[in-house]
Amino acid sequence: MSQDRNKQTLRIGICGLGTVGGGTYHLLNSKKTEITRRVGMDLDIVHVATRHPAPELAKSGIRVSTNVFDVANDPEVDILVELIGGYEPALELVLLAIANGKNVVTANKALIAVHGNTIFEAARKKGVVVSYESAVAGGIPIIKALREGLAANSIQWLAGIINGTSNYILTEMGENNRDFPDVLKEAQQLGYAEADPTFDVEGIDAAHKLAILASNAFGIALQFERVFTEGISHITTGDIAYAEELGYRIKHLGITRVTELGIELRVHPTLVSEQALIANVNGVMNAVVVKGDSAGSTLYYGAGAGAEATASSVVADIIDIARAGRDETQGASIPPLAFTALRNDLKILDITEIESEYYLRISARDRVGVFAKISQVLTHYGINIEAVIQKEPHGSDLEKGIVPIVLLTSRINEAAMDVAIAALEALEEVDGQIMRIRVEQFDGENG
Ligand SMILES: NC(=O)C1=CN([C@@H]2O[C@H](COP(=O)(O)OP(=O)(O)OC[C@H]3O[C@@H](n4cnc5c(N)ncnc54)[C@H](O)[C@@H]3O)[C@@H](O)[C@H]2O)C=CC1
Ligand SMILES: N[C@@H](CC=O)C(=O)O
Ligand code: NA
Repeated sequence: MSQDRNKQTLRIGICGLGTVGGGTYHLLNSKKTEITRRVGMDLDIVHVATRHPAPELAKSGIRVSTNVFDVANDPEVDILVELIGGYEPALELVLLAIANGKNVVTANKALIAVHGNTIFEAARKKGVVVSYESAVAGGIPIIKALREGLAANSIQWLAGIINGTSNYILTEMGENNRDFPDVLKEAQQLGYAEADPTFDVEGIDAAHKLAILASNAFGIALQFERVFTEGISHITTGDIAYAEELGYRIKHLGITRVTELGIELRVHPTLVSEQALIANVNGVMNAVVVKGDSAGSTLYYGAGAGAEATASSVVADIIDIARAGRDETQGASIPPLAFTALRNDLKILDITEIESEYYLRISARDRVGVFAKISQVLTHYGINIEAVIQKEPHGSDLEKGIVPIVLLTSRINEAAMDVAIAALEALEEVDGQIMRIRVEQFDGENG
């Protein structure tokens, strides 16, 4: 570990002073006395890099750079806190900090999910720590829960709302009937969204986080490229209302599960029974349910984005490193993953290999016998209809003679559902594409 064990100060360099960087800077300063009392040493910000330094910074006595690499090359920095986001120059910056013997704390899930295997290997060789609690579910200590609290468990299933922006949008669409673009703009103003908000609404951010969670839960390498990824941009207020009528909420979930065939790794909008705790997690809040073989199901809930909540996790990582540095028995041994030896015997399943119940919304021509025809096709493929809503046509559908038919199906393999949907779409009575949303059960077996 780079810090001097006899030294009473841990010297911090922060790269990026945006939402999370600004929150971290503020938290370290406002809680300075309390943190020193807890850790037994001073955590001092000695260097910050920001593109547009505020005039007050120059007066603070802290070194200020516009080039982030100055922080990585500063011999007086013990921990580099990477809060600039994105892949480059963040990757080069983090690898340089490691090469220079510095510990690293980052909130950058994109970086960890895509380049984490390389980063952790470099850190292991150099004997430094790379921590990323803030990267997943903002203020919820979920990495710590998997790595420490549940260390004795074999994890069987994990499912969660892990993108605050999507949850905020779905909540506002459902509760206040607001338009998607309008709510997205607000989420951006509140500092919840990624620099490129398509990462939030197309599920990419959640996929980054799920890859990290699965790696910590099952001891597998980071495999972001294997995550089945679907966002919320195609969900309509109509779907939210139909789901509600059926006793469900639509949540954007990350789900990973060990089955006899391999590991499911998927993010997508999901119907969740309104009775489930997670169905009632609204706004920017996140929640993750983890099922372990010993502990059973445990639920973690809290703010998934925003300056203060995220800074709470960034500072917690800094404190962990400070404490480890003081403790001769631990040194730099905080492992980046919950497992020190990774498993490579578990294959990631293709989405066609999963099984689920489904919500289907079909635009059907308003004719006698159309429902019978649809149910005939589903029966042919071994699919039962568990619930149905059939509405009168309205608006432009009325002119076109189209009625929405909404179904909940029995459990079926996704490949079989693909074939059944193709057969339904080929019917002359069905207009356009069928909307499919998977259903996840949170009772009984899954918690
Ligand atoms: N905003 C949130 O609620 C959360 C964000 N994160 C992650 O935290 C990281 C930072 O996100 P935010 O603070 O929201 O973004 P932001 O856009 O508010 O802040 C990033 C800051 O870094 C600066 N920056 C970028 N590249 C730079 C460079 N090459 N040199 C100097 N400065 C540079 C930008 O000018 C900006 O001020 C991202 O990886 C994000 O995914 C993680 C959890 C929650
Ligand atoms: N954009 C992310 C920020 C936190 O990780 C989100 O909305 O969850
Ligand atoms: Na976290």
